[in-house]
Amino acid sequence: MEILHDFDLCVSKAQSLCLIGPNGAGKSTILHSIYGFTNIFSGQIEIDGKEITHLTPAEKLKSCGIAYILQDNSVFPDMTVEENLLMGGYTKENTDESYQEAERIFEKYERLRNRRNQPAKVLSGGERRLLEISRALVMKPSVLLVDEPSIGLEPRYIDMVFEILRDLQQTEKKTIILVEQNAKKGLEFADIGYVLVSGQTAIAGKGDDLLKNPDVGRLFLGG
Ligand SMILES: Nc1ncnc2c1ncn2[C@@H]1O[C@H](COP(=O)(O)OP(=O)(O)OP(=O)(O)O)[C@@H](O)[C@H]1O
Repeated sequence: MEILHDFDLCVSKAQSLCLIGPNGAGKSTILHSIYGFTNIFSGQIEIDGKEITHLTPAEKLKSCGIAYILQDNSVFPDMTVEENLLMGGYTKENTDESYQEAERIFEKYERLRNRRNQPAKVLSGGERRLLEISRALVMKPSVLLVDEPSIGLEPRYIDMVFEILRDLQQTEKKTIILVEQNAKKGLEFADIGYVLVSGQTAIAGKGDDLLKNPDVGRLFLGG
């Protein structure tokens, strides 16, 4: 089944791009296609000028640094926070590197450090999301594909998660492509916004400009 048509997306290093649109528009399919979860019948994906269209997710993570952060609750509740974090590096041959990266992450995020030896089920919703993002960081990716980071979170945690993503973009120079139902938060965060309707780009532009666009406002921002 063809879901995306004539779709074109371009993002520079350390930029952020947010995909918004109605349910079923194909937003998650774009992330799945980039990561390699979905068959691509035509077209191609390139990173740094290198064609990677048909690489597997593991190959994309290893050779191009593309990581995918799953939508919603994906922590292992009975494993400790540290064990969850180290799971991010399970494909790495050199486990020392995973331990080093995990230490760096614990150094950076006090919220995880304080819970290091506790089962992940004790974490708040926001802390779980932080753990999911951090687990992807263990492989030192350069591109983060983030599927609905705000889903199921209280407003205060939504702000926290976007601040974490902002820091990863600005401080660690990660490129971030996200799908977000909370169009306002997503467009406030992103440098570039794409409105997807029925598998095609309906509107694309700077995140700020889309926030001011009356059509986007009427359809997705409740005003
Ligand atoms: N593996 C698949 N096989 C068949 N159809 C699929 C598959 N994955 C997604 N679809 C269909 O493709 C369309 C787009 O799905 P997708 O999940 O990308 O939309 P979305 O914009 O992310 O929606 P939502 O906001 O509801 O998550 C939907 O009609 C969905 O049913």
